[in-house]
Amino acid sequence: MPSRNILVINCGSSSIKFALVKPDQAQFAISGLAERLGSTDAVLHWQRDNAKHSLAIAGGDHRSALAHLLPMVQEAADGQLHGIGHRVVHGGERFTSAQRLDAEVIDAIRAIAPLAPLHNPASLLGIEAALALYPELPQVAVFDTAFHQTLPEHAYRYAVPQQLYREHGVRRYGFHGTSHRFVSLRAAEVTGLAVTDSSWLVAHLGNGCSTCAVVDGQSRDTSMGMTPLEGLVMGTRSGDVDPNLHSHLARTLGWSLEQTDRMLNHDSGLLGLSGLSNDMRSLEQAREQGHAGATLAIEVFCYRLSKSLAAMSCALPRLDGLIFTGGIGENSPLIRSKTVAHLRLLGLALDEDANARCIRGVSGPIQAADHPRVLVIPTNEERQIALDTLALLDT
Ligand SMILES: Nc1ncnc2c1ncn2[C@@H]1O[C@H](COP(=O)(O)OP(=O)(O)O)[C@@H](O)[C@H]1O
Ligand SMILES: CC(=O)OP(=O)(O)O
Ligand SMILES: [Mg+2]
Repeated sequence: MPSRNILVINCGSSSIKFALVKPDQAQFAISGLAERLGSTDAVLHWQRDNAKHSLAIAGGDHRSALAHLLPMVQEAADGQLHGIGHRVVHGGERFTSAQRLDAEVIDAIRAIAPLAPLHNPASLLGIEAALALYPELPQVAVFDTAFHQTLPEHAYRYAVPQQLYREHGVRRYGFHGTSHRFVSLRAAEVTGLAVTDSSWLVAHLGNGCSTCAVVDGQSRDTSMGMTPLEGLVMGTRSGDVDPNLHSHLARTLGWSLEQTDRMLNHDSGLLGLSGLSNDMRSLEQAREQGHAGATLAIEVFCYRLSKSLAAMSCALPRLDGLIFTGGIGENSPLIRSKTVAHLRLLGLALDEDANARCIRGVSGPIQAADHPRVLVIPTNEERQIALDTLALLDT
């Protein structure tokens, strides 16, 4: 069968990441990012055949960015675009797998938006723009939450009154499911273990960060909760804080809910702790030069990550391996080394030469001899979204 082409779209509130995936080819035919949408310096960046391009699209919104990029994608697809896969962060309890988009599914995504106010409205903008421009193309929503719908109730319930769960959906959902699924499948493949008899800890460390316990191909626990704010220290998100922080800041500083939300989601995490940057590369450089904030941010990040992994181990029958993925997990020997150093009680130890070699797409095992596996596996959410989209179009 000739290669089929799927456009994958990942919308943020002011950005669109996109990739044209030909499932039989490792490299994307074209990929890119439209950013600062809605502002006068909106810009579209894309990469094709290893050449990088940029185009200013002053005042461009999601729809006009898509109108610019879709003809380029069509051209790269030789006029043969077969479908569009959209990343939708929150699918609530309703969606346990990818869904073909129609008016009813779009309404359901809209109804879930109060649980993901920073994410779902952005996905809807992208979906509506793509449907308006390409009404004849089949379009699919792939949910970050879907993979975690196998969590047992003792892992997904909060200890709050039952009614808040039953009537208002207050529970843990988990996110980054597409990535946790992709790398745990790859881990089984590269180690020769059967997916249905395997047991992994996964650390997805990008701008958003989360851990996951994957047993027999299913998510059994994960660090993110009702929203993608719970759990680990992230680029600009605090992760876990005392739940009384909102009321404390309201009482003592007169802060509104919006101010505290903004602080926890956008001004915290690595950025807040370091006072310098949300970008791990910059923090590692600053740490080398003795920057105290960067040094502290890295220590807190690794300690909190290791605590979360130790907690996730409660959901495993045994440990077949720890997987590092995402921009930080795939590229930072320092973070992997510091995190594993806190996990001696799980028996983990690294071969530091192998650890140092796994950067920029180089994957492999990095554990010391006779210790449990530690694997660096590049994630590929776009490919997994394209595969899920194709699988649905074929049913
Ligand atoms: N060589 C590197 N060393 C340390 N951190 C890195 C390196 N390369 C990328 N990163 C970090 O990865 C993070 C971005 O991860 P990525 O998975 O690309 O993000 P997103 O979640 O937006 O897809 C940033 O903190 C960036 O600094
Ligand atoms: C859900 C989430 O945190 O996504 P991202 O890592 O893309 O911010
Ligand atoms: Mg990424």
